[in-house]
Amino acid sequence: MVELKVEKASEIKGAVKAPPSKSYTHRALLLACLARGQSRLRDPLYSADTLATLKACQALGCDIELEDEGCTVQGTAGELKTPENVLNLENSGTTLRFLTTMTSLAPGCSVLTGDNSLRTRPMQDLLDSLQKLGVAAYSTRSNGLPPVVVKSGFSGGKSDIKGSVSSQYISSILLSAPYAQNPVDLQVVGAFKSRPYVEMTLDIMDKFGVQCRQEPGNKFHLDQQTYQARDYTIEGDYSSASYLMSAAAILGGEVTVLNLFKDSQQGDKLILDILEKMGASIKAREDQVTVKGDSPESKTTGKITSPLTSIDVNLENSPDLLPTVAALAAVAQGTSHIVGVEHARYKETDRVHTMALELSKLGVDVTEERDSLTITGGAHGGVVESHTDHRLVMSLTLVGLLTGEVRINGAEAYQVSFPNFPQVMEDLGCPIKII
Ligand SMILES: O=C(O)C1=C[C@@H](OP(=O)(O)O)[C@@H](O)[C@H](O)C1
Ligand SMILES: C=C(OP(=O)(O)O)C(=O)O
Repeated sequence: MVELKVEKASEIKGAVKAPPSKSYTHRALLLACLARGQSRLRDPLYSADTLATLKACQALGCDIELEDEGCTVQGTAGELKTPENVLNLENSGTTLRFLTTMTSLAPGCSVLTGDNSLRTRPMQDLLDSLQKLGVAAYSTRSNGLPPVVVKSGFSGGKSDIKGSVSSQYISSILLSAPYAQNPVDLQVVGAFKSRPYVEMTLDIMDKFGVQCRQEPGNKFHLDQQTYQARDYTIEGDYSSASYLMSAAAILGGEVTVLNLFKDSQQGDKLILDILEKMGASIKAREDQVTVKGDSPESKTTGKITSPLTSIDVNLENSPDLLPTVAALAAVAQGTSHIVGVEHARYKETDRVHTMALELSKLGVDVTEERDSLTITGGAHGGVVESHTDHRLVMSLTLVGLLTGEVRINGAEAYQVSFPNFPQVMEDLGCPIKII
């Protein structure tokens, strides 16, 4: 197990490129695999999660050639193969959910499983919705959790799906629906959380030549269509960039993050408003963002805060920002309320709980409720656990940069979404060491 040692940093400065978007990389790989013709994907993210998607596409018969700056994908036009083995999707919830519908397009049976964390990710709502569309998809356990078995066949028709646990269920059905035997009508019932991710799905489906009709009442209609191969460039990731921008806001100095687009569909763009409301200065240009923060006052004893002020924020559409915003709140002046985050309990870990637990080890006053965290700024150094959750590693690093003397056990998890995280942080002048 790797340990990350974080020392106190002074002002940081520099320009770095945001890693490519994890969400768009998963989607681009799947659509290039389902498309007719040869696609070229430029600047995809190669991280543990997206490699799980890439390997799953290969197991389904797709030819993918990796190159330095991207990859070439020979599309299958939806003619997939039966995987020779169980699909081990490791830690990637997105891959698990998206592949559950897609494997119904392959002949035979597919079995989808993953690591200890992935086998706790809820699936039942997706399985129920798929059964109404003529897909035989079951949990091998009695609790709706992976492993999941999917049999060949996707008739299509009408179905509904709960939108309160994961938008990935909705994206999963939409992405493969053009290849169902009949048109698909899907209605989202109840709360519709993480909605921007569905907009990202529709955005890239359109880029690969498939149109979905949205109707009032959260209804989606898809006719049978075939994806067309494309030359597609993956944009930068606002969730990963949130750690870089937050470091500048907490420590002072000026950081420019390149490859972040102003017109992006990513809901995690919300980090710009959050940092601005907390007191950082933000300049968003067409394809880059500059964040300036004031220097923290130097204190040598007790709990430490940055010049940032507290925030009240609803993260219903941006659950992946929960760890980042909790870390910002942990070093801000005053008490912050983060609401709308119950669905963050169904991620790699129950992040409402694991963030509360780990921040309290650093002396932070945190109150956990089902759907919210209340956090009063003021932290000190200490030893914390990642619970094998990449976003815990990167967000707890932020606290350590201000307090100094933070050690994070199980730090290798950052490789799930941001494989060069330590290097990029060091390039900006953050003293972190992998032990
Ligand atoms: O569709 C996607 O790419 C994602 C959707 C979100 O999940 P939920 O819809 O389960 O909130 C997000 O947390 C995840 O990291 C990526
Ligand atoms: C929840 C996440 O990803 P996934 O659902 O793909 O595991 C994440 O990246 O924070």
